[in-house]
Amino acid sequence: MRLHKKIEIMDTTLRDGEQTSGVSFLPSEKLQIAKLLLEELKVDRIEVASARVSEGELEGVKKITHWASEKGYLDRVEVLGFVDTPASVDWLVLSGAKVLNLLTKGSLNHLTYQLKKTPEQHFADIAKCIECATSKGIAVNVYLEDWSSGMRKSKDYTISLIDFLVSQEVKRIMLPDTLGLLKPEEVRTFVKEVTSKYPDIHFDFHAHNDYDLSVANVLEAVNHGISGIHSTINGLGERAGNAPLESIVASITDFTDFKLNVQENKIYRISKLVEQFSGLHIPSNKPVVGENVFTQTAGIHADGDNKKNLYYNDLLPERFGRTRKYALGKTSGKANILKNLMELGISLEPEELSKVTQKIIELGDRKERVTTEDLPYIISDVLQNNSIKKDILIEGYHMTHSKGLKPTVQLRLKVKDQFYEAHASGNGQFDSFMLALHKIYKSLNKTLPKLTDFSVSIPPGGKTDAFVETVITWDYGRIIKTKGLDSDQTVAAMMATEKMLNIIEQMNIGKTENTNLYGNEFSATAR
Ligand SMILES: CC(C)C(=O)C(=O)O
Repeated sequence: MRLHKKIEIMDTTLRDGEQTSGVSFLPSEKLQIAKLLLEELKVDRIEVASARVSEGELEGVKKITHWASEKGYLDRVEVLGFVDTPASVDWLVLSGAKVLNLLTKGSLNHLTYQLKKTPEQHFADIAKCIECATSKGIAVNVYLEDWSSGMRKSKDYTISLIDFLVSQEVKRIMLPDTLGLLKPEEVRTFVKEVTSKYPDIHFDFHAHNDYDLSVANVLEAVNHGISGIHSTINGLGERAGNAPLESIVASITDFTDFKLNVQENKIYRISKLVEQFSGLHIPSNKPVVGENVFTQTAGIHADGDNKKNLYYNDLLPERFGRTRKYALGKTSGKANILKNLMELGISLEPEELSKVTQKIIELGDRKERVTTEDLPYIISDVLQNNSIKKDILIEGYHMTHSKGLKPTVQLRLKVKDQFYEAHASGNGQFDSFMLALHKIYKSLNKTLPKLTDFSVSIPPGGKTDAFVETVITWDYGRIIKTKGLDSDQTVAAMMATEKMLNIIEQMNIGKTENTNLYGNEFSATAR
């Protein structure tokens, strides 16, 4: 029987990930991410900082080690340090960390031109540092910085460093492709060379993504004797980033026999949190975590999904806590529209469906984005009926925007033939509008959804009178996306909000009448 080895995942979002240009986490953000990584996602180890960086960094590590010590996780929290005895070790002691990831020079080039030392001097300095750390109860893993160039251009030196480290009190030897320059076949050769020489030593591989080959390289590394892989959430990291955790987990799980402790269904949540804290938007086509990667756009795919799951693959969205979506646009066709109608609980006659399909194609041709929540409005428009009741109307508003004063909004709202007014002042006109709306809803004992995303786009060309499209994402138990179009950005956002108000009103009627999402009234007239 073949025993399937477990591969350790060491996540370095909080150290190498923070080396992404423009990214800096607050100590409290670091703690939140660390908790999710270790407790929910269940990565084996995390690297949380570099020693001696700053006071803020020390505070962040202290927060994490304090929490980790209460949980018994201290041996899973690591800090990168330098061959500078005793400075880095002292910093670790102060921070409460118990594992030092010691940065040594893995290529002769780096050693000669950066440290300006001989191999003998460097080995002696490393031995002193390891001795200092272990005497203070700190375990040591060792990085061979620029290992990949070392294996290419100064192999004798690089292998002699590994020979030396094997004789030291070192837990793991970590092999970085520091510049992300390796090809998969080189990873195979170099990793095999090292792991076959020392089959009992734990080696980690640390990939960078400069040629977009980090995931392919990770697969080669695990298939040739590597025991641990370094990754970052959303592929953050120096330059083009590190190997993205989400992609390597999916690939190792689906393409190898190795096991992982990572809980796939927690990936999306932590990816969104890191997106928020890092301020770096996840590209919509980023595998596993991108907004659109589980959205079928071509109608032929939705049709095939209905007929014997013809477009099935193992990368199911549910594995990662997500669901499949069917986009609406000029290539979507009837099958996609039917899938969306099903989600909304609406049925249409074939002739009506054809008209709606035609309208969506026309909108797509004009480059307009159509969301699931736009469908009832399109249906209403196409079928020329008033089946979407506009129970709630923004009847009027007065907005101010002046230098040196906070913006204000006076809002008049019509809710089922009754009029309500409120006044509010906030951080910007839309914020003021939302505050006024909250006041009215509070007086009506109604709740509003949480706004979770707000995107604004204008057509290319930079005309100041161009239409602005605002798409707002709301969380009301289920996710609702609404869109407003106007030459004024605030008005576009208010129109999107008015749509949302009518949708949730209909949802609530639907709920109380125990019918589908839009209630009997809508489906009866639309059918
Ligand atoms: C600092 C080191 C360990 C690194 O991130 C690299 O070599 O890629």
